[in-house]
Amino acid sequence: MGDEAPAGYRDPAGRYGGVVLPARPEPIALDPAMSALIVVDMQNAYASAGGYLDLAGFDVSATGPVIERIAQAVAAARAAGILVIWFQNGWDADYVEAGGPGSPNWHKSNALKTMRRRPEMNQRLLAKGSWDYELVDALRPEPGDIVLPKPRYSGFYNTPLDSMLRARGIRSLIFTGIATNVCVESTLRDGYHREYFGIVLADATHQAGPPSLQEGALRNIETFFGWVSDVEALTAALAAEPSRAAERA
Ligand SMILES: NC(=O)N/C=C\C(=O)O
Repeated sequence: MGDEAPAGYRDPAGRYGGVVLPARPEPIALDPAMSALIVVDMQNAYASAGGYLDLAGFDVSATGPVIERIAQAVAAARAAGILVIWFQNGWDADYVEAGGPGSPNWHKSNALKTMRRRPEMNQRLLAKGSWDYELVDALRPEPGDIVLPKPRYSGFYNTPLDSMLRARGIRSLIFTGIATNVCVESTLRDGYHREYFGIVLADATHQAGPPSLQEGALRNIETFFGWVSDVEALTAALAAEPSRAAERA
């Protein structure tokens, strides 16, 4: 069955977005007015020396260039009229939102496990109001952006994300942030199951764990859940076709 039109959301009349983004496994069309750039958990906890991941033994030494590229993606998205949504992962300072031993989060969260091993860290890791929980200094939300707290890996659980996107007619989600193989992939996967077109900007993400997990997450997304592109491709595509009307397929 031949179909020369790019992948991506098409409206009931078969029209697709005017921006065609080079991506793997194929180009994907999007409409800036029906898209959101999702910045996942760019907090000191995940991106800064002395933050939770660093203290838990994960390598965060290469996050600097990722932060720079996220800033580029955010600027390009805003210039094209794409909504920017920021997530912050964490819980109240008493960790009630983290769940006790009856939650798998209590058993799997490396932040909670680190604090059980090192009680002096208690109420410092991923606690709302802490330095660890704050977004890195180099990335600042602006008026018109949306900032959402989330208590689990996926941005679709225990948050208003889905209703916020549906209320705005958004169908394409462009992902950046940390960690590629945990909260980025979890949120993109859950978006897939809610009929959102997920695109990850590979060079604007960083994994938690060895580099092989970055490769594995991107391969997983490309093969089963979405598309993989990069900041330069997004910036160029948005600059080239910022407002081309939706085309009939
Ligand atoms: N933001 C994330 O991907 N977080 C990964 C692990 C954790 O929050 O413990």
